[in-house]
Amino acid sequence: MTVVEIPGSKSITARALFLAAAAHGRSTLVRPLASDDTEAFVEGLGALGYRVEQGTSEWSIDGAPAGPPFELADVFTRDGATTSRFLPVLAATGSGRYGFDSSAQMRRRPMAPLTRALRELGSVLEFGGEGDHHPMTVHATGLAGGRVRLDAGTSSQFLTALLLAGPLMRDGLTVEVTDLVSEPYVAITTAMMHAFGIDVVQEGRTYRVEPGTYRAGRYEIEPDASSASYFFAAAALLGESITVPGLGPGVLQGDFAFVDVLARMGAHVEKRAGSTTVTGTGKLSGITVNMRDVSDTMPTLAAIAPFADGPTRIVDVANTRVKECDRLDACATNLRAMGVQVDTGPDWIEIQPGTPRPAEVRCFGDHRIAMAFAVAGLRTPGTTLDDPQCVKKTFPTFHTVLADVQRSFGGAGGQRYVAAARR
Ligand SMILES: O=C(O)C1=C[C@@H](OP(=O)(O)O)[C@@H](O)[C@H](O)C1
Ligand SMILES: C=C(OP(=O)(O)O)C(=O)O
Repeated sequence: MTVVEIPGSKSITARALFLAAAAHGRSTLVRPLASDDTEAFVEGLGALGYRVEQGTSEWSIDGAPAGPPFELADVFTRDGATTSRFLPVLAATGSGRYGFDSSAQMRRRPMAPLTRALRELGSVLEFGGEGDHHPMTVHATGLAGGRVRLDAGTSSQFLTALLLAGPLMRDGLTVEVTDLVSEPYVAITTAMMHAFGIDVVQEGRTYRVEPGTYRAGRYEIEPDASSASYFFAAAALLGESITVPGLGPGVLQGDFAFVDVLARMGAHVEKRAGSTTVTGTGKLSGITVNMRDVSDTMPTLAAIAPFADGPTRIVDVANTRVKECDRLDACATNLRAMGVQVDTGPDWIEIQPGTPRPAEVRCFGDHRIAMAFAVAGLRTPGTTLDDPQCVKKTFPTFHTVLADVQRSFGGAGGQRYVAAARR
């Protein structure tokens, strides 16, 4: 049995940084994720005037409940959608002029439902590019708050961003949500707001937050369940056993449910308080699965699907087309390059069983495509990635950890892991 330590959750780290910045007093985050996305968040907070001290396993933040300490800032949010969507809303609660820009990849990703709501709540926004995208400037005079309708059908992050800032709005916030994807991420948000002293009242699709002040504190961050999916999948694929400490029943992250998908395919899954073990049984069945709630793990499943004994159909994942890349097309392109038969539709992908051959995987600058196909590469020695370093967005040490895991399997799955070696 191999034990794999997974770095902290990106989603929890981003929320904890926001909550700590908005709280009264000094907070400490325990085992935060250090990666490109979360460094961008920290850098953004620094540009806005918050003080963040980064140790190796703990970060401390001095909160400022009245909005950003600086009145003038330019923030570059890189590729991270959490940073790009959460920080402009935090900035809008203050008073000043705050410019936001991001990478070419992030500039393309949707923002409009969020910026529309922000305007309705009292913010003046100016856009430098095409439509409601980065680059944008927030002319902040505090947010009046009130009631808004929100379409979160392309991203739950719009709702999370507004809820996090809700208590800082003069009249508090009521959001009527017309559509919602990735719902478990909203549960992470409300659970963490509660931990920082603010309750969200939910009635059906309406969320209400009263004005208030977050309470600073010490917050422990779970290992990242989406990052763990690659190692659980590797165990299922290779007939090995992998234990991830820190993930078990009761965790905040919805993506932990990926282990249930593997169980449906035939893997043995043992969940204990504080750790989970997945053991491959040599049998991998094709399944039909709705991944609307856990869509960051769609590429993980797509990449191992051809090794199953029947077709795998993943449905209701339209919003994976507006992530770091169009993930349905990226998965189909790479699987076809490996000789696998694949069909896609607007919100689904169907993968036929086959005998994949090694190929050079096109990552499209997307960490999840790189990591998912690195796992498939364990069964197709000779597989390479065109951009192995893009994993730094959420998991900078991924290739080292995967190589160590393969070594611990004693060569199971063929030759030593080489996916990262090409460039
Ligand atoms: O709130 C969050 O931390 C996230 C929400 C999800 O995005 P969408 O709501 O856009 O699907 C997820 O894909 C992303 O990696 C992180
Ligand atoms: C979609 C992702 O990230 P984000 O939307 O936070 O950029 C992801 O990590 O898979």
